[in-house]
This record gives sequence, structure tokens and C-alpha cells, in this order.
Amino acid sequence: MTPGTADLTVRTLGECRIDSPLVALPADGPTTEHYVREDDRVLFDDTLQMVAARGLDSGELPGFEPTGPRRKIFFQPSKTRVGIVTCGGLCPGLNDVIRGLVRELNDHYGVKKIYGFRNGYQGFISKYGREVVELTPQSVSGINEYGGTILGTSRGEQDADEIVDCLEHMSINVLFVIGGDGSMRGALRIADTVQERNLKIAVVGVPKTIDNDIPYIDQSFGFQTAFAKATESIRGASVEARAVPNGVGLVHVMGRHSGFIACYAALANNDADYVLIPEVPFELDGENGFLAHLRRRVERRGRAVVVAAEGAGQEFLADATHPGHDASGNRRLRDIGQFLRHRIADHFAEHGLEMNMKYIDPSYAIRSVPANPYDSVHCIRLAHAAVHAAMAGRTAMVVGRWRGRFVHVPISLAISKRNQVDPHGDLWMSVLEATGQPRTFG
Ligand SMILES: Nc1ncnc2c1ncn2[C@@H]1O[C@H](COP(=O)(O)OP(=O)(O)OP(=O)(O)O)[C@@H](O)[C@H]1O
Ligand SMILES: O=P(O)(O)OC[C@H]1O[C@](O)(CO)[C@@H](O)[C@@H]1O
Ligand SMILES: [Mg+2]
Repeated sequence: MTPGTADLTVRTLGECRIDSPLVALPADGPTTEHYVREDDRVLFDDTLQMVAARGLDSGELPGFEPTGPRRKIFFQPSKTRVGIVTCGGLCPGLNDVIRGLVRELNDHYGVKKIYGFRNGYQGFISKYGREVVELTPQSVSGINEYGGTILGTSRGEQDADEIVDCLEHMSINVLFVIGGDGSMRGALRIADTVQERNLKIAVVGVPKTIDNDIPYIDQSFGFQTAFAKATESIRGASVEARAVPNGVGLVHVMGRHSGFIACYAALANNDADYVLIPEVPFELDGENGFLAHLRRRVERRGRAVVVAAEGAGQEFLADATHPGHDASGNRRLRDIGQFLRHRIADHFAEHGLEMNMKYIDPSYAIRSVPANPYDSVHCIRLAHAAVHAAMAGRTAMVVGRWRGRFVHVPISLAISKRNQVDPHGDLWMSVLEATGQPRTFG
């Protein structure tokens, strides 16, 4: 269902009565294509068709709150105590966001009490014995040069009541959660528990995912760095495949349920002949199946490069022992890379054809690197936006970019579905154009 105004409305802790120390910045900002006033909205729809389908007057069209400093804020900066936590898998730019939050809070709002909770949501639960670290501009200096997160991370569900007990005990007023869809589900539970207890604690998320699977956000931070890194493997596979008779380069990249990394990395150097993603099922066998298609292409051109996202073709592995779930309840996937590697080799052997396979799985190497300059810029802007939102008492929301503008997105909306490659959309069409692979196999 297309979201309406109620779905886009962000929760607030109460009226903003305190003058923002950044008052000069938003003072008389005119509404331009780059800047919108507090009472303005960034429209949800961006085509005439979408607007017409609403059948609404222009003033009633749904839109997101723009990010940015408010003239009046909710929290008194000198008394504000802030917590920061990073959860879920690694992603380039986590340290950039931590540093951006600390610098903005300290330098512009004068917030001095900033605490880092270690190893994700475990950091709030006493039985894990994780130390809480004080974060200062000095302690976060230069951390953006490194991959990973200085706070550490974890998977595994923790009780929201216990987390809020900890926040209360430490008199935390603002909690920033940097994490993926699971982390945001956890953040919403925390915000709901805070509300049930009638507390005034803002919970603001900065969505993190190399898979780019969080919806209502143009692109998540770290994604660009991750797919750029994956292109190196595709280039390597391509060079190797060219150097040998009937070379097949097979690259297996991350992407649990969404094939964005595979699509973007493949498009970036335009060397791939086939891209296999979870969103587009394919047949392996038969004259029009993937294997026969690949064989004919290798026979014709002497080589081919295949890029497979980890979530692709899981149905072929249904008979294998189920690898279970991770600590957070995410289904572990079976290894489609190794499966294809063997099936391709068998298929060529059955047809009596020589084939030289070069298999590359860059695995964690694409997400453990520092952010590239584009992602670093994205991270710092998200961090600034998150601080402005939290200081103005916004809660149960994440910051993101929608159609090029930075906006506040209610967490409920950000976890309402998964962002996936649309098999009928223009991205997949570009992949089909670039690779020359058929729309369907089989
Ligand atoms: N439905 C949920 N309710 C409460 N907490 C949750 C929920 N799902 C996940 N979490 C918690 O959020 C944290 C991170 O979740 P998860 O491991 O799924 O990673 P993620 O944030 O989705 O990131 P990514 O998928 O990119 O690695 C874990 O501590 C997990 O227990
Ligand atoms: O091995 P881990 O740390 O659980 O993470 C693996 C998963 O994390 C992601 O990188 C991000 O969700 C997925 O693409 C991948 O399946
Ligand atoms: Mg997740």
C-alpha cells in the first residue's frame, strides 16, 4: 500500500521551547530546491501519475519532514545525556557516523555527556559486563580512517525493558541506534517502551546496510563503498577468465534478500555476462536454462563472467541440511556460490567441453573497509540530521534521503517492508541491457 500522511508523521516527545544554539542557521532560510522550512514537506510522490492517483489537493499531498536544525529544540543541551550504539553486521562508514554525531553534539549543541554502548544491544544489559565508554571529540578523532566500529557490534535479541532500565539508570535523554532492519525493530521497541513508561527519551536511528535493503531511503550509507569494493573482484574474475581457454569467472557477493550489490557492482565495470539475484528466480537446467545459456556463450565468446548474490537460487539448495538461523533470527543462507561452481563444472564436463573456472568470493572484505569519500559525506550529513532531529525531540524515526532530500522517516515505515530490486524496474532493465542475459532462464 502506498503510504499516506499518517504513515509519514514522526512522533515527538513534546513541544520545543528552548532556543537552539544553532538558531542563526535556520533563521530565515527561504524555501528553495535545497532547503525547506520546518512546516514544509518533501513530497512522497515524484511523478505526475503518482500525484494524480492520490486525487488530493496539493496541500494534502503526503510528504516527509525535512531534516535540519530547528529554531526551537526540546532538550536543554547542557543537561542532555546521549547514548550511541552500533548493531548488526559491519558496514563501511559506521565510525564516520559515530564521529559525526559526537562532533555535532559537542561542537554545535554543547552536549558534553556522550556515551558509547559496546557490542550492540548487549551493551545495555549488565550480565554481558560490557563497559560503557565516554565519547569525546578527542576520542573519536581519526576513527573514520578505519573500517568496522569502535563500539563493536553484536547480533541476538535483548529485552527492551532491560535496555530502557539501563537508559533510565544512566539518565540518558537521547539514544542513537546505528543499525540495519533488525536494529531498527529493536529501536522501535525501545521507543515504545519509553513511551509506555512516560519517559522523555528520544530514539533516533541511522540506517546501516550494505545490502541497501531498507525502504524509503534512496541509498543507505556504506552501500556505495561495498559495491565499489565488489567491482574489484569482478574485474579480477574477468581478467582471469580472459587469460585461459573457455574461462568462467564466478563472483559470489553478499546480498541476503536484495541483489543491489550484485547489480551495481556488475554495472560499474560492465564486464559481467550474467547477474543472479534473489529477486529474480531462474532455471538451471534445460535448453533455455542458465547452464546451457552460459555454455553457449562461452563456446561463442571464449569466456564469461557470472555475478551471483548470496540470496540467489536458494530454492536449488532446499534439500541440503538447513543451516539454521543466526542469533538475531535471520535465516542463514546456503552457499549458492559453491553450488554454482560445481554445477557449472559438471555441466561443461557432461558436454565434453574444456572449462577453466576462477571463483572469487570477496565475502567480508567488501564491508569491513573504511567508507569511500562519497559515503563519508553521506555519513556526516546523516549524523548532522540525526542530531538535529533528536535535539528537537523527534523519536521512533530514522534519518534518510528520499528522492535526493534528507528527511525524517518513521521507523514503522522503514521496517514495513524490504527494499528489493524490482524485476520490472529500470535498474534490472539496465542490468539486462549491460549483460545481454535473457529476462528469464527456462
Ligand atoms: N524484531 C526485533 N525486535 C527487537 N530487536 C530485534 C529484532 N530483530 C532484530 N533485533 C535486534 O537488533 C540487533 C541487530 O539485528 P540483526 O542482527 O538482525 O542486524 P541488522 O540490524 O538487521 O543489520 P544487518 O542485517 O545489516 O546485519 C540484534 O541485537 C537483534 O536482536
Ligand atoms: O556473517 P554475518 O556477520 O552474520 O553477516 C552476513 C550478512 O550481513 C550482511 O552483510 C548484511 O545484512 C548480509 O549481506 C550478509 O548475509
Ligand atoms: Mg538485517
